[in-house]
Amino acid sequence: MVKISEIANDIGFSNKEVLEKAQELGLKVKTHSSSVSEEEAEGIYTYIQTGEISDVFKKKTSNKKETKKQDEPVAKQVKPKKASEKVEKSIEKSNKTQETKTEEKKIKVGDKKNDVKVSDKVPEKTTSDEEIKPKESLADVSLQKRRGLVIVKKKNSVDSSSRQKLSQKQSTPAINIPSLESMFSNLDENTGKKKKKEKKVSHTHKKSNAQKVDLLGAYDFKDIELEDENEVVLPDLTFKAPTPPPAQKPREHNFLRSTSGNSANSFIEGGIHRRSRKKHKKTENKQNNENVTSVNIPKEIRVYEFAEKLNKQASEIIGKLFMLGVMTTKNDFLDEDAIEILADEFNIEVNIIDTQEEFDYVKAYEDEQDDKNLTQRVPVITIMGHVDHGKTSLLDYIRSSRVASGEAGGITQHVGAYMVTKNDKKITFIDTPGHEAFTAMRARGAGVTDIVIIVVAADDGVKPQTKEAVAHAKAAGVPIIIAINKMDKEAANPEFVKTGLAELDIVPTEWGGSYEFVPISAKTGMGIDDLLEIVLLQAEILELKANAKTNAKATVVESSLQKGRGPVATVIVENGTLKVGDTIVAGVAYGRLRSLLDDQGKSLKEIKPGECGVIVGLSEVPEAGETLISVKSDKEAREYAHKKAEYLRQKELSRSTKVSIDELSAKIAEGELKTLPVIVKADVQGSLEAIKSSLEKLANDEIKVNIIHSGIGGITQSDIALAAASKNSVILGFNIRPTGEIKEKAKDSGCEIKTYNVIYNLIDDVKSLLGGLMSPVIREEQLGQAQVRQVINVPKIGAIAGCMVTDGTINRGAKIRLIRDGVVVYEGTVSSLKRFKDDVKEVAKGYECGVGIDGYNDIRENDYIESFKQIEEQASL
Ligand SMILES: Nc1nc2c(ncn2[C@@H]2O[C@H](COP(=O)(O)OP(=O)(O)OP(=O)(O)O)[C@@H](O)[C@H]2O)c(=O)[nH]1
Repeated sequence: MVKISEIANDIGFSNKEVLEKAQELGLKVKTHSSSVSEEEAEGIYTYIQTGEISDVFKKKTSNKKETKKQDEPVAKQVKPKKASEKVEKSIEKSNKTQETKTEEKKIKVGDKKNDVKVSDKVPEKTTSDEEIKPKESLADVSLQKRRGLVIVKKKNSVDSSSRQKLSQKQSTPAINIPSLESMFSNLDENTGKKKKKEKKVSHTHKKSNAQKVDLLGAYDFKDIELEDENEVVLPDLTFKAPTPPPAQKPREHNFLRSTSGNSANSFIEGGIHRRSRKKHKKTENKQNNENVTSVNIPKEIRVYEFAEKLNKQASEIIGKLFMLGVMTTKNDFLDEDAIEILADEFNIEVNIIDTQEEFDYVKAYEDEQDDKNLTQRVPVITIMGHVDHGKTSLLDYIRSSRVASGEAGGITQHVGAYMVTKNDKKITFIDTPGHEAFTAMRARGAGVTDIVIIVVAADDGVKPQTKEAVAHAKAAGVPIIIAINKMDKEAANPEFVKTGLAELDIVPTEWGGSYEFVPISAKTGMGIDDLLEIVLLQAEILELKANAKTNAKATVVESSLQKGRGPVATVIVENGTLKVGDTIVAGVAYGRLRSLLDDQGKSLKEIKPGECGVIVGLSEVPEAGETLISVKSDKEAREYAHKKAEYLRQKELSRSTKVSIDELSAKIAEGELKTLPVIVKADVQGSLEAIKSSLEKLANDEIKVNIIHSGIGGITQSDIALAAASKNSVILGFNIRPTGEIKEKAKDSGCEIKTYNVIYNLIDDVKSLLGGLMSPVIREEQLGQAQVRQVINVPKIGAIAGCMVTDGTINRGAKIRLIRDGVVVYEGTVSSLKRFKDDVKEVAKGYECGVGIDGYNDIRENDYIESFKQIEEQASL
């Protein structure tokens, strides 16, 4: 069964749209989670894409009538009475299925029988009950494991007599089944596997008659015969689901689809489907013992690297992929689906390794830890709040009061986190106020904060960012303490703050809620001690524990490159103790902890869980949010860091092989590209054809659009894979929208999707994109004209034309044409432009001026000087 939502997802339509279409087809589906049979799903798919109501639905109402009307022997549904009666009875017995359904099943039984006979035009009388019985069981056996039949267009139509012969021949079960079987076994490279599967299937069949009927019903070969007489139906040896083959789709298209790994498509699409790795292994072991190869392949692998692993030529891989409709170069990355398909093709067991695991030192660290030696740790606090409500002031006050208390006199610098001591207990504050930083850290998986203090100005109340802060803290599941700040102000109204927050479900304890509200003043310091005490109390309640006796795991909260020190990072220890001399790794950075400092630059020997410090000694600047661990050896640290760096490099490379539309335009403009590969997807055939022909027309001698793939329906994973594999391509969608998942995938693979709902706009966009392919057009803009009234010959300078500007302006340095009696006698530039004795840049209409022309002296009275400028423009089609 297939859910409406799955169909929607698959074809890129909304659930609602598909639901409506399904209802239009008479299906009793109510919500997007309602299910339909695979056959019905196929029908819905066809209906949405082409507007054609498939026979599945037609049958429901008019099947009987139609078949009776048909005088010709074409596509007769042979309905062996006994069999259908049997089915009817079984269905009636088992449940109260609606009449239409029963009818459908009857038909299916009939159809199936026909199918077994190579689904050709079989006169009704040729089928007898005796023939049906053995066929039914044997055919099940062979057809269930395979999709059944595919349609191949024939050049010459099969004449009816030969067809009849064929059908008669096939109608004899003794001959028919073995021949089909032998066809399968001859053509199927994985016979062993298939046969094994067959056995299973036949076994289940024997168990339940009802099930048998159902499965048979899935083959509706009547449709096939009605479609086109020029079609031959052949067994499709590759498809596993009992789905009727879509007659419209060429086989190649299916190959393409198959690379997508879009399993949701399996009920719609025919063609090759990748076999699971499990099954594959079986085949290998059984059949190809000598050639059994097993390779470990990283997720990110290029065609040539893959070829190397398989001990094959890259061209062989490219060729195979080409056969599957995927264009690649040897430097392109293979996606997982392609790898699996290739593995199948070459009969090689491939284990795709997640290389990320290799450098997942955090996981390795976690695996080593146990619950022993857990002791209380220092709480880590983040301060959030609306702008200007006093976050920085509060942090400053806490910090300066500590400095003032005489702890140390060093220069306090911003390092991203610091510790204060209250009642002999330490508290770590993350010194990057604001929820953006908090959430950004969280997004990187760094949930270092234990408690959030939300500062609300008593004179301002709850503001948008207060609400955001509450939402972020709640989303992180972190306890919140409210600091009502600016209590020293006259306008302070703490009750107003409480009301505002109560509306956000942050109810103060005094009102029976569970949130501590502490009135403070970051200016005078009022209430800040209370606030810190409440923080410690809250921390106690939280029972923050860690094992200080193990190697350290910490989070980088800030990092930079400092002169004389190299990469430095502020870290907060989560577990273990970080000591000077430790070997550490943080992402791509690694090294030995040379020195550990506090925020005042004072040296520390070690920092314990919850505490923070500035570390020096890393090879590179780690990213904020990165997890740091101390490891046993330099080698281990280096290996982790190098593997991660390599992984990131590969990722980067993989991305850099793809281009965004902007880069594409740039490349086009630079003349790197002379064709634009596009994938076109449209809602209906008509639009698709119109777009395709318009795009084809855009081509000229210089440039062309290369439609590498086109189809009806939403953008699928396979389209993305294809676009990703085809350098510099773009996916054009008409009246379709990519789903979130597809968008995500496109983003990941660096593919550009452009969708339109006006064909003209689509064509226009492509036109402008292609415009860059052509040489730029130089346009001329007239600036002005002047009439030569007098020519003065200045020694050493040459002829100067005394002119009257008659139109526009004459500009120094601008291009000019000298026109005499309507004929251009010279083209050059204005070398000098004067009004009286002054050099000027521009002379406007109605004024007199002296014009010198660069390198030209033969100026005569009554000549005209026309000044113009040239503008280079991108050519458009
Ligand atoms: N009277 C009074 N003014 C305060 C108090 N706390 C902060 N201010 C003032 O309020 C203004 C904003 O304070 P900040 O600490 O910069 O506020 P913030 O929330 O950090 O602001 P952003 O960093 O811009 O988000 C400053 O002019 C402070 O002097 C307080 O308790 N009383």
